[in-house]
Amino acid sequence: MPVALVCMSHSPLLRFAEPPAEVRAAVDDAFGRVREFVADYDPTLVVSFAPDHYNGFFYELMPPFCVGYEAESVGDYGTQLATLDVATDVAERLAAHVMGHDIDMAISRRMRVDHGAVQPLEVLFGGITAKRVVPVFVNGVARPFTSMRRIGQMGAAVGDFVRGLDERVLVIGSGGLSHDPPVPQWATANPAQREMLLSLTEPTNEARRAREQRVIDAAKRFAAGEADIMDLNPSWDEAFMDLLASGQLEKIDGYQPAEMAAEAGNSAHEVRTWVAAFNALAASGPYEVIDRFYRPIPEFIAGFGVMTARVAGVETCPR
Ligand SMILES: O=C(O)/C=C/c1cccc(O)c1O
Ligand SMILES: [Fe+2]
Repeated sequence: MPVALVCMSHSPLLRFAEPPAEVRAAVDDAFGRVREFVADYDPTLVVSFAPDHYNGFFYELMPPFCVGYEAESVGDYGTQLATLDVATDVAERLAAHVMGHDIDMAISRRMRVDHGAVQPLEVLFGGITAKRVVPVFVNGVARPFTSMRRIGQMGAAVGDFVRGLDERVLVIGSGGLSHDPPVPQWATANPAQREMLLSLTEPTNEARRAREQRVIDAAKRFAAGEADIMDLNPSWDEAFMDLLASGQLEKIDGYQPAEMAAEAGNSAHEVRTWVAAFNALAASGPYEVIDRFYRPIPEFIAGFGVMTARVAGVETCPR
C-alpha cells in the first residue's frame, strides 16, 4: 500500500524567534506546500521517526531506537500536551517484524515525546492527536551513536513492515540538519546537568522555563553572531539532501559520528531520523522527491530543511 514521506527540521525557536520577514515567509510557504502534499495524500497512519532532547530518554537507559506502544507529550516550548493516538496494535506488530529481521528494537509502553516528535505533527495536522501514529524514537543527541548503516537498516526494516499494511502510511523524519544548540553534553556537563541527562526528574514549570529561556537567549546571541556554538553548515546540509534526493542512500552509510559532529554540530545526528525515513520509503521501491526547501536560519539554530517524497510513478495516491 502507498507510502509517502515528509522530512523536516524542527526548532522550538519557531515560535520564540523572529528571522527576517523574507525568511519567515519562505518557511511558511514551504510549510504550506508540505501541508498540501499531506492533505492530498490523506494518510491513515503516521510513522514518526523523531529524536528526544532528554525529556523522554536519558542516560539511565539510552537505546539507539525505540518504538512507542503508547506515548504522551511533555509540552516543552509551548507544544501541545496530550496523549498521542498511538496505533498500539500496529506498533506491536512493527516491533515484532523489525526484531524478526535482526534489528534489536527497544519498545516502550509509556513513551514521553518532546518538541522533536510533536512539532511536525502540529505543523502538518494542526495537532498531535489528529492522526493514528506509531512513534519511533531515534537517538540524535546522546553519544555514543549507532552507525548510520544500522539506522538505514532499521528504517528499511520498518519500511518492509509498512509496505505490507492496508494503510496509506506517511513516514516522518524530524530534526537536523546542521545545528549545535546548547543541549548539554555528558563529557562537559556540570553535576546538575548530568543529573538532568541521567534520569527523569519531573522539572518544575520554573525549571522548564529556565531551560527553555537559555536556548532562546542562545539563539538571539547566535543570530547576532555572538554565541559560542558551531556555525550552521549549508554545504554539508545541501550535500546530505543531494544524496537523499539521488536515492544513493548507501553513500550515507559511511558517515562517521565524530565527523558529523565536527562538521555539522552535535545535533546534526538528528538527521538519523531522515535516514530512517528515506530507507523506510525506499523499501517500497524507487522514490521521487516532490519538494525540497532549505535555508540556514541562525534565529532557529538550524539548517532548516523540508523534503517530501513518494514512491516513483505514483501520480496520485489512491484513497
Ligand atoms: O532545548 C532543547 O532541548 C533543544 C532545542 C533545539 C534548538 C534548535 C534546534 C533543535 O533541533 C532543537 O532541538
Ligand atoms: Fe532537536
